[in-house]
Amino acid sequence: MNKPVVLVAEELSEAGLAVLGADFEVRHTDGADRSQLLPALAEVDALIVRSATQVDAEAIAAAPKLRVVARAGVGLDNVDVEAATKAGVMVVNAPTSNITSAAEQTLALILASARNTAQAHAALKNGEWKRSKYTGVELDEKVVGILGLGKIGQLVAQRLQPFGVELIAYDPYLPPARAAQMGVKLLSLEEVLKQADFITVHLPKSKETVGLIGDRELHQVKPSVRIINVARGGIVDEGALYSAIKEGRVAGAGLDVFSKEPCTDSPLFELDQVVVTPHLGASTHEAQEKAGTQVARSVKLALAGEFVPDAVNVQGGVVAEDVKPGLPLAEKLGRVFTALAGEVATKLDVEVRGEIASEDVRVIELAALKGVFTDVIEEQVTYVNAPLLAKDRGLTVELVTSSESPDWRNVVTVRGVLADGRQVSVSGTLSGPRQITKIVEVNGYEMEIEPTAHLAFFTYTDRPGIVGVVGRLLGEHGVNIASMQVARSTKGGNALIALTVDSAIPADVIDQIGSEIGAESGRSVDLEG
Ligand SMILES: NC(=O)C1=CN([C@@H]2O[C@H](COP(=O)(O)OP(=O)(O)OC[C@H]3O[C@@H](n4cnc5c(N)ncnc54)[C@H](O)[C@@H]3O)[C@@H](O)[C@H]2O)C=CC1
Ligand SMILES: O=C(O)C(=O)COP(=O)(O)O
Repeated sequence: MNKPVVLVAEELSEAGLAVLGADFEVRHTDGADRSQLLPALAEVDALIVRSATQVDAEAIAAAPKLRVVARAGVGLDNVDVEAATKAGVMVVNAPTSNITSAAEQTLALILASARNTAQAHAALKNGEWKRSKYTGVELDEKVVGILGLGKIGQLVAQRLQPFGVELIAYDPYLPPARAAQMGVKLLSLEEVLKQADFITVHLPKSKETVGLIGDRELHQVKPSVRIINVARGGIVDEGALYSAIKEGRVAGAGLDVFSKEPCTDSPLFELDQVVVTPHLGASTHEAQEKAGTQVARSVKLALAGEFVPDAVNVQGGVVAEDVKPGLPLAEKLGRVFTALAGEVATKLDVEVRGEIASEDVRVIELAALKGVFTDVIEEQVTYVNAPLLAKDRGLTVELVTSSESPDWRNVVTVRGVLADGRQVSVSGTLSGPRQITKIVEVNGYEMEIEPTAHLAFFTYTDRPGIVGVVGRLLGEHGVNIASMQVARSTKGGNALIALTVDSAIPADVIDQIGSEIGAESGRSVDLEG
């Protein structure tokens, strides 16, 4: 079998490549060069990028086999997540990999800007001993305004505390109490602009944040203010910043990022008050090792069809540890459901009962949906496109949760209504200390069977001799029975036989058994693969 192809479009750490190992064909290209990138995408299953590769709708369309785009870093402004989702392509990033490095780079630029370090360094190396020209300012007792008090903004706040600064921030999405715990006062953008001696930007680049600090805002700041941007170019308007510094309305700036990168020529570079670095926030050995290994692990999980905790376009939210074992269970139940139904249902309820119901279990619904479509859709069914497949096929899905579960600690049920009104249901649990997956109910009949590779279910009218007939016919066709259970509503009423067998039962054998026992339905379920 051909190995899945992983295209590495930007520099990835050796450690990341090592995690990918020998199970993949790893190819390299220069993602910043479209004429290399687009043809290279034709056969790839996974794409790994940093910030220089534009993964837009055109790139996604050029990659018909693509299943995952992995961003070895934080910012996803270079990835069209919406286009990826439509194509069933998972998008992952490495959300904590480089935040420490980005925060440290911010501190470096704040201090360099306050003390003219870079300019003095350049002058001295040029043979100029200039002391008064490079007189700076202290941080002590200054006000630092943080725009975006998220992961990096918070690390910056923590690191600034010992400098004796007053910390204020603008982040309308953060509860003020959370900011107060960190010793940061949340204010409006206008107040931050008015009060701050240093403004440091830690916002994602989005429609709302592009140009957030423009000409109007730079007319509201103190003339002594220094502006630091280690987030994304364009959040601070470069033209407006240039004019503000030129006109003495802003004292200086420290910039790691630019609206167009690479940027080797900018009017800002002419200003002595501006210190710049070429997007080095994440460029440390430590951050690159973490980013590389984290995305490599995510790529492996994604290509194995498993849940990926760092996926950003999967609707399941954060998955608690005690919910995780429920994912393969729910997926199996979804597959058994479709095999029992023999068609895609019109309405599906995914019920989660028991202790885990107190957690966010939306991902269990996704796993069940993925299972429901796995054996009926030609292309790869993923956590990303399973909800879209349901929508396209008019299947309405509902998640039902309850903390009550009288028989089992936790139980998941996939219950559906078919086009002709018939109902099908299957429930499962994870039992014992080894968390063995068990099916505990099928169409209202209680049972306990392990969903091994090959299963079969027959419904019929309870009467003597049926078990013998089923055993004889399977034996005649060389199918070995591993376990068999009989459940019935009442003596002589409706009954169900559930079997686990060692090899797939051919369809004609299912039919033959069905007709000899007068079965209402006979279904085989093959969970291999
Ligand atoms: N220079 C570099 O090498 C690096 C740059 N970055 C950039 O830093 C950004 C921030 O990273 P994290 O702190 O990890 O992200 P985060 O998501 O943890 O924090 C972002 C914060 O911004 C706030 N926010 C979002 N939209 C806003 C708006 N319109 N107005 C006000 N606040 C808003 C959010 O509430 C959140 O608290 C990334 O998006 C990335 O672009 C990240 C890593 C390295
Ligand atoms: O992670 C981020 O958001 C960064 O800006 C780092 O970008 P890079 O991986 O160094 O191209």
